[in-house]
Amino acid sequence: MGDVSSSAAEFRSGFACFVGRPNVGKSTLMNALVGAKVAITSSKPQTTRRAIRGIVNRPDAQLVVVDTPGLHRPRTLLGERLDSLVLSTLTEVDVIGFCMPADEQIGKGDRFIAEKLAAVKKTPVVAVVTKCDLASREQIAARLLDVSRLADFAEIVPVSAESGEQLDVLGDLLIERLPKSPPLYLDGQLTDEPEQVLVGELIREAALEGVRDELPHSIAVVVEEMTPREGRDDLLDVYAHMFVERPSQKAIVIGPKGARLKDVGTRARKQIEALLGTHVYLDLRIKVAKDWQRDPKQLRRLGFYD
Ligand SMILES: Nc1nc2c(ncn2[C@@H]2O[C@H](COP(=O)(O)OP(=O)(O)OP(=O)(O)O)[C@@H](O)[C@H]2O)c(=O)[nH]1
Repeated sequence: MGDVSSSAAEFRSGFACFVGRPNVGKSTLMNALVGAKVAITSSKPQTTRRAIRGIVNRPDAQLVVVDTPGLHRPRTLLGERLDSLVLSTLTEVDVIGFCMPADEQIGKGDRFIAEKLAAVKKTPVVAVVTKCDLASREQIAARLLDVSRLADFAEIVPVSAESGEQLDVLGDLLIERLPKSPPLYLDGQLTDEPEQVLVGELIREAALEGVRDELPHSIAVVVEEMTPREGRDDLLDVYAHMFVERPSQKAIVIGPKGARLKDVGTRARKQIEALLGTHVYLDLRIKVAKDWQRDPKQLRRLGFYD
């Protein structure tokens, strides 16, 4: 345990967030740092729609990681709300990790974000070159050089969430920039998102698998109710609605004779059971909310506030 009084004086706690283009590996990185699955990941861009927090607990520090949606030029009302969510998050954290993948060139999207970050002057920015397991040493070296030319970063660090390489270094660099403070959350707590939100995200993740084109962006999930089954302490009833924007999308999600929906439900249920450590009965219904991404009232109902 060590000397509690002197170590308490050195303890650091605070917030970090990762920004970057969609699909650069922000959620995967957060999960790898936290060591548990708290944000959903998928190969579809814009999987993340909420600022989900993961908490890294160490003997000397507590790092609360806020996950943000990919920052990009807004095209829909949903896009605009997501971007304002990201920008307000940036001013509230102690350190920002700006993620750029090692296996792709620096592009317009990265420059757009670098400009936005330059406006958030007070918060230090650590540039994180992600997915290094997918790039050669030469590629990584070239990318580090490109990144150093992009802006004046506090640090530049190459990592791989997949192999775990350099994650400890990244953790140290972020923690160095947190204020001295006692822990903000109870030890052992991994996330402060309500369970219902995490469960909704797991269902959405299951539904995203295998769908294409614009459909991924049209899917939203709201968990209406989670209650223990009467007389059973090992079974939880979960009632959820999945929203799509058009009847044609509903047909795709349900699949021939309901086969696809059944499969989504089974996969989601297994993930929820793993998360909550209990048996789960999942009642999942599909509803059409016409063009919800562009309708302020529906956005609010689905939990995307302005
Ligand atoms: N090989 C490899 N793949 C990775 C790594 N990190 C992320 N990926 C993959 O990259 C894809 C996108 O990862 P996400 O973590 O969902 O990306 P994101 O930046 O959070 O995406 P948005 O939520 O859309 O903003 C997924 O298929 C991941 O499995 C990594 O270190 N190595």
